[in-house]
Amino acid sequence: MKLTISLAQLDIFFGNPDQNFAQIEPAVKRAAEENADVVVFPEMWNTGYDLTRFAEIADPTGQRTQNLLAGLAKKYHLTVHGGSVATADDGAYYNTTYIYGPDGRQLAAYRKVHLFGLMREDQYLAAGHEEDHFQVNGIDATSVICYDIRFPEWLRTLSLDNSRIIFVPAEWPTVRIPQWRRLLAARAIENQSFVVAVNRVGSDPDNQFGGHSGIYNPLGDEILTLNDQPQLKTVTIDTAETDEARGFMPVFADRRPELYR
Ligand SMILES: O=C(O)CCC(=O)C(=O)O
Repeated sequence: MKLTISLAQLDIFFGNPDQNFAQIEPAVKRAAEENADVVVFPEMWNTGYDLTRFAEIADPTGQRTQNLLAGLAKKYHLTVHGGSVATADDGAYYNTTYIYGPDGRQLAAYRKVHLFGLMREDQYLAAGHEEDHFQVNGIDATSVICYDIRFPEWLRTLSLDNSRIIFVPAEWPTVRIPQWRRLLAARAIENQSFVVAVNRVGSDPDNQFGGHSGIYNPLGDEILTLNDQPQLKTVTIDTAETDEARGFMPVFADRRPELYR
C-alpha cells in the first residue's frame, strides 16, 4: 500500500505555546497541498524543553492540542501525527503524542516511555507505560518519542503486532546526529519496517538541534533526508517493501524470545 508522508521539520519557540501553535496550521495546509496522507511534527513542539515552567505552559489534559489537531485533520482531510507536546494531567507532566485521522477522530495517544535523564526530563516528567498501535490509511503503525529509539527491545515489542511503520518525533541535538541516523537505520533494519522520523531544528538555552528528519526503508536506506533548516518535504512510500523484506528474511519467525531478557 502506498502512503504519502510530509515531514514538518520546525524550529520551536522556547516556552511560547502561542507562537508554536500558530506554526501548525500552515504546515498541515502545505502538506495537504502536496497531497500528503499524513503529516508528522517534531517532539514537544508546544513548549520546547522549558521544563521549569511546565506549571504555566504545559497543555492542561492536552485539550488545546487535541482540539487543534482534530480540527486540522478534518479540515485538510489527512492524518495529523502531532509529534508530541508537554501535557499536564492529575498533577504530573507528560511528553505526549496525539494522532488524528482525516475524520477528526483520535487514532492514538502515547506518552514517552523512556525519559531522557541527560536533559533532566526524568526530574520534571512522568513516564508513560503503554504501547500504541494504530492504522494510517489501513497500514498498521506504531509511534515512539526520541530517546525511546535507544531501546531496541521497546521498538521490537511495538513492532510485533504487524506494524509496518515506526514514527519518531524528536528533539535530537546536533552533536549526536550521526547516532540519530544510525539508530533510525538500525531500528528499520531489525524490525523490517519503515521508520519516519521528524527532528526539530534551531536551538534552546542548552542545545542546538540538528534536524536531519528522514524516512528509512526496511533495508535501512535513507529514502528522504532533510537538512538542518526548517522545512517540509513529502515523499511516497510503498509498504509492499516490508512484505518483501519479511518474506525474504524471516527475522520475526526466527526469534528466540525464550532466551531474551
Ligand atoms: O538520545 C539522545 O541522544 C537524545 C534524546 C533526546 O534528546 C530526547 O529524548 O529528547
